[in-house]
Amino acid sequence: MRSTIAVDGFRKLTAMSRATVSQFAGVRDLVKYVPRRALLYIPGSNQKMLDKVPNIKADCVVLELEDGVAMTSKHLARQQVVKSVDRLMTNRHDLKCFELGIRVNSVSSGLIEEDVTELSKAEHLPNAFMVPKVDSSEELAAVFDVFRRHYGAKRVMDTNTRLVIWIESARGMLDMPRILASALNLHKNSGFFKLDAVVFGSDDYCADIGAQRSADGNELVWARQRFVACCKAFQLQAIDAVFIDLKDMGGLKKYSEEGHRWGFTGKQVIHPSQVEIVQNAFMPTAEKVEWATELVHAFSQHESQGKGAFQFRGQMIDRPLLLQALNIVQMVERVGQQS
Ligand SMILES: CC(C)(COP(=O)(O)OP(=O)(O)OC[C@H]1O[C@@H](n2cnc3c(N)ncnc32)[C@H](O)[C@@H]1OP(=O)(O)O)[C@@H](O)C(=O)NCCC(=O)NCCSC(=O)C[C@](C)(O)C(=O)O
Ligand SMILES: [Mg+2]
Repeated sequence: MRSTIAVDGFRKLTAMSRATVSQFAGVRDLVKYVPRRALLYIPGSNQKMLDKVPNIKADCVVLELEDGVAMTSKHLARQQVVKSVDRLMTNRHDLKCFELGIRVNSVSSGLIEEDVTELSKAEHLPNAFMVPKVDSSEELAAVFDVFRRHYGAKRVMDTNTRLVIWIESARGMLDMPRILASALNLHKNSGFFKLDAVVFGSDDYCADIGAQRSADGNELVWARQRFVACCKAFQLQAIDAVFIDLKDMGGLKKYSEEGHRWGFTGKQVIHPSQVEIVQNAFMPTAEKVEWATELVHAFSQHESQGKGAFQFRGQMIDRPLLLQALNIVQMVERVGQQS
């Protein structure tokens, strides 16, 4: 069974990881880790919900323009999101989340042009732009084109703003390696927003393949496992499906813990009541944090002696494992700063 981190143990580990990582400043720069255990949608058409954002402790807050907003409210939502992003990013150090993103409409919807036209009127960029229903690598070129035309090349190619995309169809699922490679290459070659995480749009995926949703979720097993493998092959975060039964907290916990065991980095949530359960499920265990902290420390010592690969607790350790350990250490450190 998963052991949770007791509060005192967690504080000790946080302090330990901070000391270890700060000793190791060169490696720290390799990874700028954004925790995304819980990614909460806020419909852009709902001003009352938008006003709650500064106090929301979800790791990632998504200002939603796509399917959480009715077709008749798209215009209102765009205008409210423009005002919100400027207000929130002006006071970004007061935000309780680690990332403020905006999910635009998909290329195939034909609405992305109007979204980006309106959003580019904001003075600030969000921490991340989020693009749903990416079905092919060609769509990424269209995304780049629309952002470059409306924001101007400098604003979209010289920024720390990240890219998060959704895979939500059979075609997107089969083409994932090509889509992810294209997105990463787009950043490398042009400086466009760097892809950092990929989200599984399971509701649209089920609709696309004609699957019926069931209580045990068997119809999604293959897709969720393929999805994780593709993301991790490109060292990207993998965000699991939405759990739509708002009253079933036991089910939410079960699916969140399963997602964590399967390699997902976090999960989408639609209601504030889901945030804490999901965040707890995606915290690394105390044993894992201790392993990661010790590994980073050992790597630091070996590297100062000129050794790249070495043995640690009977395992061969090299750079990929170091990056994995650093993600864990930085996640614990950042979450510790937030609480
Ligand atoms: C389900 C709904 C309508 C129930 O909303 P409600 O107002 O009926 O709920 P409530 O329980 O009565 O609300 C209690 C309090 O929480 C607030 N609240 C409630 N929800 C939120 C929220 N998200 N963010 C911030 N605050 C929220 C709400 O305003 C209220 O505040 P109050 O006590 O002060 O009056 C509401 O929770 C909601 O709109 N959630 C987001 C829905 C959404 O954006 N869906 C689209 C994303 S999922 C998706 O697209 C699929 C995917 C990935 O693409 C694919 O699988 O294919
Ligand atoms: Mg969807």
